[in-house]
Amino acid sequence: MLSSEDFQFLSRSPPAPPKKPPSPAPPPDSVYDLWLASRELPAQRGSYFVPGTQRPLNLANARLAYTLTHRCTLDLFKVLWGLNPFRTTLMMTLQVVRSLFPAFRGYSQALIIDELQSLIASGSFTWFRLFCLVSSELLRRSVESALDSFAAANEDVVVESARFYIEHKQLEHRVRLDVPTLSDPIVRDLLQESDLFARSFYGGGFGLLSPLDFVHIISLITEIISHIFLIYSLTNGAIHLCILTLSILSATLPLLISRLGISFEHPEPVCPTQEARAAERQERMRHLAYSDVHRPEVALFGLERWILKSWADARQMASSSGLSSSWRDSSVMSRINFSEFMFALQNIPLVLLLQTSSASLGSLSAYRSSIQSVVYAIGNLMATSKMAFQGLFLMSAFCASMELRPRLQPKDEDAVTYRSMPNGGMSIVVKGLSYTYPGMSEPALKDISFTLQPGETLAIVGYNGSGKSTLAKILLRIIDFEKGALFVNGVDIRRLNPSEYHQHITTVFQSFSKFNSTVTENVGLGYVDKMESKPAVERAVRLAEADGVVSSLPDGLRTILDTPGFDTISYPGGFSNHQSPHHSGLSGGEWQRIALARAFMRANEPDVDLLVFDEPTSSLDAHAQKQIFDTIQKISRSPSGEPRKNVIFITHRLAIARRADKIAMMENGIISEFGSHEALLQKNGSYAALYQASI
Ligand SMILES: Nc1ncnc2c1ncn2[C@@H]1O[C@H](COP(=O)(O)OP(=O)(O)OP(=O)(O)O)[C@@H](O)[C@H]1O
Repeated sequence: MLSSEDFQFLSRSPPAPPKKPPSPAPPPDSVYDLWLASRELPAQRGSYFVPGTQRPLNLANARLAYTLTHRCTLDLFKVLWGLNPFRTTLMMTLQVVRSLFPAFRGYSQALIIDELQSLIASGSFTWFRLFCLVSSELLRRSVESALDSFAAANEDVVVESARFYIEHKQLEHRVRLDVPTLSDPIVRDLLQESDLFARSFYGGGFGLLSPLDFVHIISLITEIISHIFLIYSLTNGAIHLCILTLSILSATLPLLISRLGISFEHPEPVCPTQEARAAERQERMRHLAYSDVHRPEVALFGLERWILKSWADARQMASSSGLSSSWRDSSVMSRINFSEFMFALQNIPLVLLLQTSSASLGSLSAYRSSIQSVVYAIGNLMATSKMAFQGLFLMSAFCASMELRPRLQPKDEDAVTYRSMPNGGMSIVVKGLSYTYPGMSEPALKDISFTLQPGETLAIVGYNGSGKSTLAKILLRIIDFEKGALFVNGVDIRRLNPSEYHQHITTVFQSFSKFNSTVTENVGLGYVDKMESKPAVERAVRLAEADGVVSSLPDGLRTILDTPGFDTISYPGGFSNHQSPHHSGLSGGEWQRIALARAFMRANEPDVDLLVFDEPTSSLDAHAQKQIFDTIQKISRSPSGEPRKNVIFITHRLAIARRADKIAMMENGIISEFGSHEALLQKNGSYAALYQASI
């Protein structure tokens, strides 16, 4: 039977190394090839680093990085730049201007100190003059802080829009990918690295990797050049021991302050409720988009656009409240860095020391701070360049993932549109169909052939593991097949666009998805277009005999249904809120009714030609089962009783199976018997034996 495990993917173990000695690799061509080449273990073709592993810095990878920069990085930067050209240009300019600050700061302090030195030497020192000089220094620092604060706020806006773009693009592509594409271990690695790239926009979480690393490199180089220039202009030899001691002391002062627990950090802003809700909703949508368990239902019910829209709406809500608070927090006063003031005050002992010194203290001080800054900036540049180098490969994973094409998607030149039959229903012709799960040696289906006329009902019965659910998945176009052919309304199913085909189907999987959301959404997801329509949801709930369940819930249709194993993706800021008072759990049978209601949301739509149910009533009592099948039968017929939709159901209850027009008895991946209940009983074969055993 269909189960969530069916859609779990193969373990991501790297493919085994080839037996033959490796032949020289052809030069990688696409961004995907380049990305893959960067992951290859040295001297082991076909074996790969695990996703997220840092690429060794060698000539081959440097070449790949260079090519990738041409192939995708520059284009991506161009797109990101285009999102906010003015702010991005401003951000770059401010980065460069701010990188000149440290050198300018050293120079300005040197000037002040030298002036004081000459005032003292000439005997015209006054405390008022000292006050004026220190005040002018403080003013300069305040202007610097204000610019820093403005630059930080501007940077937040630029990063936020880039982050939105990247995440939206990623979600957009992810929801389109089908089960066969996602089953490929290399594709899964690619998506994982692309995900790391998207997460890097939250900053700091992955070895401090950030997309701003590329910008920082430019500003660090500018900073180093400006310091070197200053050092060069100051070099005159002498270094005073006391100044050195005081410098060491002044450098350790901020450390001592932090040791003593004196903090000037701003308190964490309180997360407003609306923002928290939006974040939670975003997290749910992400979970739906990324979860393998929900993938079949996402595909079948065409939830892609709805997921994207819900995520974007929630994102917008979270960003608007988040941004307003970020602008609030970025007010000039709140951003003034007190440790910078402490640093300015540390110059006073140097000035007092002037009385015992004949050297130019200003130049010594500037020399000292520039040396320190150059050493620090070079270290920083090396670390940042290393991160940017790794970032290039993660970025290429993102670019390559954007080019992935769902495997079930026909080529544009082969694609044909789904054509409905004149009186509804679906003609299904299966010829010699075989399928083996990836990595398995034994086929799950062998040479399956049967025909179903429009409006006919088929029951698939048989022993555990005989291939019933696999056959259903192929008919639903969730997975492909290797051999044979499948025609739907006379058209090869491989020429149909799966998302278009899915609009004509509704289903209940045996292990259907349980969404950690309201009853309305759990049911309404079956037909997103009508999710907002309360009467439509209520009608579906009634058809599934779930109205009793819903009325007993604390908040009716708005009750959030708890699901075990709702695993959030650990995005910074993402969390799930289980504190709502209107939460409730459901029993297995109650959940089954909700899943049936979901299928019934769209079952009645005229476009829907095929209803597929995999053990839809396994947890229901005999009375409820009969009622549900009566409803299914009613839906599949016109008001005058003419069959207008095909129904395929998998069941172990043969008393239910006998209601079908045709029965397929499956054993070991083959259809061993096919025909009506009466014909199969007359045959006195496996079906008859199974039927006798069940009554
Ligand atoms: N994802 C998978 N990967 C590998 N093998 C699988 C996978 N899913 C099913 N199989 C194998 O394919 C065969 C058919 O499985 P399928 O689920 O179609 O059987 P079924 O008739 O629906 O069984 P049941 O009545 O127990 O639900 C089984 O041998 C099973 O082990």
